[in-house]
Amino acid sequence: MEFRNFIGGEWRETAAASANINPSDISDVIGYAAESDAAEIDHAVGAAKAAAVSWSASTPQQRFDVLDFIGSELLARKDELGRLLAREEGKTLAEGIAETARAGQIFKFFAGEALRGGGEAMASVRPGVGVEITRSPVGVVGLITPWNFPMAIPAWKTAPALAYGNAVVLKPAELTPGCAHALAEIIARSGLPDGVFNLVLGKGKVTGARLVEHRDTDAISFTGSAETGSEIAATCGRLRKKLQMEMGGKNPMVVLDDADLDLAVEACLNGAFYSTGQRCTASSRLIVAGGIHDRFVASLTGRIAALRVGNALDRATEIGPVVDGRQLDKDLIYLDIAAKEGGQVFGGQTLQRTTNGFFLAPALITETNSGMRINQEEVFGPIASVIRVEDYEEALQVANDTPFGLSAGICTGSLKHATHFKANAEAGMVMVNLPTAGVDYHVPFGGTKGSSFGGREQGAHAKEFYSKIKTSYTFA
Ligand SMILES: NC(=O)C1=CN([C@@H]2O[C@H](COP(=O)(O)OP(=O)(O)OC[C@H]3O[C@@H](n4cnc5c(N)ncnc54)[C@H](OP(=O)(O)O)[C@@H]3O)[C@@H](O)[C@H]2O)C=CC1
Ligand SMILES: O=C(O)CCC(=O)C(=O)O
Repeated sequence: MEFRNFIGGEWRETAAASANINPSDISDVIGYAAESDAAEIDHAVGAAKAAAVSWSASTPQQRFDVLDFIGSELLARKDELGRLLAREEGKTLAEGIAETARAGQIFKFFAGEALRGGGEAMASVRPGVGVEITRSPVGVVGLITPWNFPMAIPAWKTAPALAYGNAVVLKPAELTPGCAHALAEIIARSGLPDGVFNLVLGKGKVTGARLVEHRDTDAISFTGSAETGSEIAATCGRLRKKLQMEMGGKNPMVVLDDADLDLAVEACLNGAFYSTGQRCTASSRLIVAGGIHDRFVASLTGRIAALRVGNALDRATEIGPVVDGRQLDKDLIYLDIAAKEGGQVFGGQTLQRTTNGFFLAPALITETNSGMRINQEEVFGPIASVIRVEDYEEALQVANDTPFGLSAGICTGSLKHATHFKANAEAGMVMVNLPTAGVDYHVPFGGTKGSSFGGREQGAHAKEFYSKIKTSYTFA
């Protein structure tokens, strides 16, 4: 299978290509992906710019029809495309199918948003003058996406961009070109005019960087690491370019003494380890009150030991592989750091399976404190640590002791503590008696502090980034 660029309505090959490897079985080459140079980005941005004006004038019905078509096809093909996702990213089959369905629902949601559009009209403070507040597209939007949600994140950036009338250049992660290619293939048949959506595959440092610095991209939406985000922010700041970023997390899950133990254990198991812990919303810090701590750790380690780690395409698998060798090395380095800092590591061994992949046993690190590196730096693997605290007040203080602020959870039977936590957790998303990861597709997604920058993604609030406001005064 060849994964090519899609520019100006044409599929294009490049001179170089890179192998797309299945992390569950490194002998399985899924295909070869275009390895683009900066000139491909220039070509794509040119095509987007040429198409942007007419798409900005498209009717709500045209936008609805395109987005609804894409959403319907993703939903109809969720099993097939979910399998591709599991094969190239390592998420389990069930998770791959659910993510593909979520991408379809996102397109359907923004099809509706295209119809809702809207603006405001109000009287001026001056007699005889009317004021209108209208929205128009931003123009050409560059989308840079990570490997961990290779279908849903391109969907939740592309769908609002098109719904609010923008032209798009998508640069997906090098590790997961197949999902982006499949999405582009559907978009190519959706009735969207040529050039409005363009796909460029290749290395981020070449293609992503070019997309950010290109003078004809009007806005950039990025999801990925804090390091790359900082580079992008510096360039966009220099060029005064509109920017939205979603970066890492070090998400706390507080478990109070009055929590339902089974519910808390399941929420932590899901939040910390599902999707191999490779979610920016993963519960990587479990902050547990002293009265429940030992029972919680005993129950959670029992559940962890029983998790079936293996080939993502095997229906019995609960935890798939780590995405690649580089991420596996990073996970192992952090387990070593945590042990040297005095943490007790349960699990965390590399595992041999019949298929040769990047398998890591989920790990729980106990006896940690908030200052340790394992509790301050994002790892992005099936690894969580436990911090023992005295009471709710200490739990809240520890929960907020992080440079990140994406998602935060609490397991408690106390309405008083849940209400206080919702108000005072320094996070963009707060979960009560639910895992920190796994969000709805129709409401805002994003964080505070070092996790996010520049406006929320998803839900109707996405319009703040993907459109610009004009205020018009009329004296008649
Ligand atoms: N918040 C989140 O959802 C995610 C966080 N991460 C964190 O990042 C760590 C490293 O993962 P990694 O995949 O390297 O993350 P990156 O931030 O490097 O990658 C995210 C996206 O940015 C692109 N990119 C890379 N360098 C540049 C650049 N200089 N300019 C513009 N775009 C660029 C990448 O392309 P390419 O793939 O070709 O390099 C990819 O499309 C993980 O261990 C995890 O901690 C990772 C993924 C998602
Ligand atoms: O938790 C989720 O549902 C979404 C997580 C996410 O967007 C991410 O990890 O990048």
